[in-house]
Amino acid sequence: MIRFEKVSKTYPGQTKAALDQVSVDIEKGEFVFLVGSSGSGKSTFLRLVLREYQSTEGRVYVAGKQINRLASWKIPRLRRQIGTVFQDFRLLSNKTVAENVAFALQVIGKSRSEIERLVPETLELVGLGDKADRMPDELSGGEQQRVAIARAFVNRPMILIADEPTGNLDPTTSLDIMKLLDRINRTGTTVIMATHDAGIVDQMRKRVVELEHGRVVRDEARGVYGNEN
Ligand SMILES: Nc1ncnc2c1ncn2[C@@H]1O[C@H](COP(=O)(O)OP(=O)(O)OP(=O)(O)O)[C@@H](O)[C@H]1O
Repeated sequence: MIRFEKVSKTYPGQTKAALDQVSVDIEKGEFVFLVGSSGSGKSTFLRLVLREYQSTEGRVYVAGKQINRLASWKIPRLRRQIGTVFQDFRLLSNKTVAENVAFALQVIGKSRSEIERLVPETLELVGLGDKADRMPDELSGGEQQRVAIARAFVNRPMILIADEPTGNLDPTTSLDIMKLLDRINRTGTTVIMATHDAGIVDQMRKRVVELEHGRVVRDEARGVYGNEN
């Protein structure tokens, strides 16, 4: 589903590479934690998958296509296949919960009947069936993150990227959010999550890819946050 072949990324004006010869292969349906200290290259990795940046060297493949060569008019189609969730939720504050989720479908031209079917179904899936008409600021942080996940998943993307999704949440709420991401993963969606949350990584025991100074220093099935050795 995602393949990095000796991928390096050096930002303009920088001498040190943010990613340095990274090779990683992620299969369809996998759940992968991306860990590493601040500045190790996690966000850069995720942004290359979204083609927000192009690699300086190497090849990035998403769903069999080499995306660092993708014509710019094809990028929206790539991004439609990838849902994104961030630490700061990024909801539209002047729209209701249902409108926030519906908006993701409107911008990609889905029909009204599809929107009317998919939005309640997805809100039900994330446990917010009864909060459709609330405004985001009437919700707890955990509920707001559920809305963000519903918005990311309503289009049933092949890949879900989560950058520190539990960064603003307490441990109990974080665990609920992880259960939800796990459920989404079980539907066949590939999930990649960048995190500093050691407790979550240690509890979930999923694949762990660790970056250090832009290099992969560990890639373990059923790994933990810190190196066990
Ligand atoms: N737009 C940019 N321009 C120049 N340098 C950048 C840019 N974005 C990131 N970097 C640099 O690239 C390196 C990797 O940053 P990146 O944001 O990928 O790390 P990260 O692991 O996601 O960190 P964090 O955990 O703090 O989010 C850092 O040295 C950072 O300063």
